[in-house]
Amino acid sequence: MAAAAGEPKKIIIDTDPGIDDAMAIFVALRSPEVEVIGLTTIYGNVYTTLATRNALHLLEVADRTDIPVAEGSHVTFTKGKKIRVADFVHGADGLGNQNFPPPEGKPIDMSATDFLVEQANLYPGKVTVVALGPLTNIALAIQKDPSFVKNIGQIVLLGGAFAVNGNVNPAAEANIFGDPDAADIVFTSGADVLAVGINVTHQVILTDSDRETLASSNGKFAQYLLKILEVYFNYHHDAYSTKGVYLHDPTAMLAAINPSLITYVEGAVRVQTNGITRGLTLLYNKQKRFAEITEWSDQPSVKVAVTVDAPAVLKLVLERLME
Ligand SMILES: O=c1[nH]cnc2c1ncn2[C@@H]1O[C@H](CO)[C@@H](O)[C@H]1O
Repeated sequence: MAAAAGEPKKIIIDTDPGIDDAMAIFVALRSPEVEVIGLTTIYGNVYTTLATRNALHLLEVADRTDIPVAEGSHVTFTKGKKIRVADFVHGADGLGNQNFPPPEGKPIDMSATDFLVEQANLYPGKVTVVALGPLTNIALAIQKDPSFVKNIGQIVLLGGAFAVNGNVNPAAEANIFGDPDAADIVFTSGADVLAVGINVTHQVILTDSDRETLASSNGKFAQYLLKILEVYFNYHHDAYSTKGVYLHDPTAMLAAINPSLITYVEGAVRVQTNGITRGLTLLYNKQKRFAEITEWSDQPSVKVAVTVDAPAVLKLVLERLME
């Protein structure tokens, strides 16, 4: 609980809401250890325009329209326009096909990239980016401002499938697959990066009985999430033999909020950017000193989560959403 003392950690949530994004955003808003200073949007679970609309909507649900939303990129780092969205996971509206009314608010008149660069410069070393979608906006910030990697405190990202199968295909996890070029830039940038991959988040499952626990709360977040979770549960019942849903984004969020919930190893991570293993993340643990100079030599180390206290994460998610 060290984080509870002193000033809350400033976080920017880069997000593609998304049902598990909605949970993660609400968990963050209910966490005294952090202060959410902005949301930036990206494609992934939905297209960027809808991600922005959903981000504004979620802040209105939470009565937190004081938090700015900056719209992110509509194309990949290499300007690719062929975006794959996961409407079969989250519903066509990204939020469980609930047909919520459009938000009243508007995004700020600044791109996600410019907002990230601005905030990192304003509070050097003090801002954590919690990246819950493809890493395009973060890679663009790194490209735009070479001092971004030094000024940003930490980048905690939900992405990768380290030594396990992916969820888009056996090689790739969805967020890395969404923009592998951007991911490789982030991993090799030298920034303080913590990657929470599906090797870890697949251990954190909200079961049907946990959903009933959530239903016993009259809290507004619990009641809202129960509505949108239906579609997410249906997808998991079809796609996996797990009895519940994976809490990808809330786990990454809680790893940022309370690092003691996970353990990690350090090494260089590279991303395959083409071919049948496009989106594959590979960790080099630096145990062997290879004689040959390659694309792996002298790459900076990042942190890759390897274990998680799943019961503690689940307990915190439920506690904070049921308040
Ligand atoms: O099969 C899938 N395809 C695309 N996205 C998925 C799939 N399963 C889950 N997610 C979404 O991708 C992120 C974690 O990789 C999460 O946002 C999750 O909701």
